[in-house]
Amino acid sequence: MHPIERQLHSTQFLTSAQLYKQCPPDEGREVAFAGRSNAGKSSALNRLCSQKTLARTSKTPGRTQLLNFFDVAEDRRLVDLPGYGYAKVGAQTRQQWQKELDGYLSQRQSLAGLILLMDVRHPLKDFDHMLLDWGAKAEMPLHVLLTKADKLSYGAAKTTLMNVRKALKDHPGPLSLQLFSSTSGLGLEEAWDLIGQWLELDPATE
Ligand SMILES: Nc1nc2c(ncn2[C@@H]2O[C@H](COP(=O)(O)OP(=O)(O)OP(=O)(O)O)[C@@H](O)[C@H]2O)c(=O)[nH]1
Ligand SMILES: [Mg+2]
Repeated sequence: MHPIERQLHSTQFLTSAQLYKQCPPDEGREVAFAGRSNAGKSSALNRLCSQKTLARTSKTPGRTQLLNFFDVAEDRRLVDLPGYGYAKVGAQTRQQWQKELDGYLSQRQSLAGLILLMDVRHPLKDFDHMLLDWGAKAEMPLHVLLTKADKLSYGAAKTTLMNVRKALKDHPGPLSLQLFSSTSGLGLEEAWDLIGQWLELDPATE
């Protein structure tokens, strides 16, 4: 078993925050999952933690409407962010989420890195560019998961990976990319390695 897989397996739900000011104390390190609605953020979080129902997933975009915090270990957290681009809620609600998400991204000191999920079939939409630009400005390490890779042939998924890599070659900050599938488990090891580094988890911890 991958040492980080073992540690993530004991991850527990900590709290939900509707507002930035309701977030848990800004201490230690955390890694957040961002991406458009329905990109597969909650599914990736569950798969990475080998738990089926840690974060709620849904066929209907817009399931995650709060910032959800999960405790991996003391002062080590994962955060499931609400998906942008969900049209079915009212404009006012959407604006409110956006404001709280912006607050989180601009103020959160413990944020060690952002995992940006994009459906491999629809990469680099406006929202993705917005987060990429924000990451560049904030000098925030970014890691892109091209998700639902099981929906394409391996060859087609690899081609998309190469194309996205090419499109982002001039990104000024730390940026890495990989294919991922919560369904098939493709890319799990690479993602575990990265989360372990960003959260500064000791691979030797039992
Ligand atoms: N085939 C396949 N389906 C996936 C994968 N990841 C997620 N899905 C499906 O995509 C849908 C959305 O997944 P979620 O994990 O809820 O997406 P989300 O990004 O958390 O969505 P919001 O909370 O609405 O922002 C669900 O029906 C999942 O079962 C994957 O790797 N492969
Ligand atoms: Mg979700």
